[in-house]
Amino acid sequence: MQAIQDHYPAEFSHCYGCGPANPHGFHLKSYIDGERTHARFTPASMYSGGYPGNVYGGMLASLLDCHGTASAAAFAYRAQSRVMGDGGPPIRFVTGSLKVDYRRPTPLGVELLIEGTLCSLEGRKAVIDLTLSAGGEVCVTGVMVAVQFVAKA
Ligand SMILES: CCCCCCCCCCCC(=O)SCCNC(=O)CCNC(=O)[C@H](O)C(C)(C)COP(=O)(O)OP(=O)(O)OC[C@H]1O[C@@H](n2cnc3c(N)ncnc32)[C@H](O)[C@@H]1OP(=O)(O)O
Repeated sequence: MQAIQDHYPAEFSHCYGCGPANPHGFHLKSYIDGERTHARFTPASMYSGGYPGNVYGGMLASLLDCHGTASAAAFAYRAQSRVMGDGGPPIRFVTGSLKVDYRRPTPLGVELLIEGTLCSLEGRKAVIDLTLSAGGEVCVTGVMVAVQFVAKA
């Protein structure tokens, strides 16, 4: 199954968090399944935060960042009854704002599940609710305002 990010045009596939063409990045892969999007990621020990054995908050925010924009794109395609990679103009979103709530420490060495749901989609603006869980426990929640990218002439 192809990830949402696998459909990013080559010139936009260098994102540090999710760009398939960035050799140094995280290569986050997001998928849409029904009303929810999901991605899985296990941070290496180098992403330790201040608490021993727990993940650095900036890393967690970046996972929500990339998953949120991918989710917005996937929900927008669906709203337009389009399929990614259909040959039409690509629909891509960038982060306008991202609010992150760290609800409990996130353990290192555990596969993290990042999920997104669509809260609203109006004009160029999508609001995405995000959660990040470890071992079935929600550690981080977030709300993203994603704005559809329009190339300036
Ligand atoms: C092909 C590409 C692939 C791109 C593929 C990329 C995929 C990887 C992305 C990874 C995630 C990132 O790291 S993205 C990188 C971090 N983010 C950025 O660098 C974005 C920097 N900011 C910008 O470029 C700009 O401010 C934009 C694009 C967000 C908005 O500018 P604009 O295009 O002039 O649009 P503007 O008229 O201001 O806003 C449009 C609508 O969005 C709302 N809006 C705008 N910003 C915000 C905001 N912060 N919070 C709430 N709402 C906002 C406005 O009120 C308006 O709503 P209404 O009046 O219509 O209701």
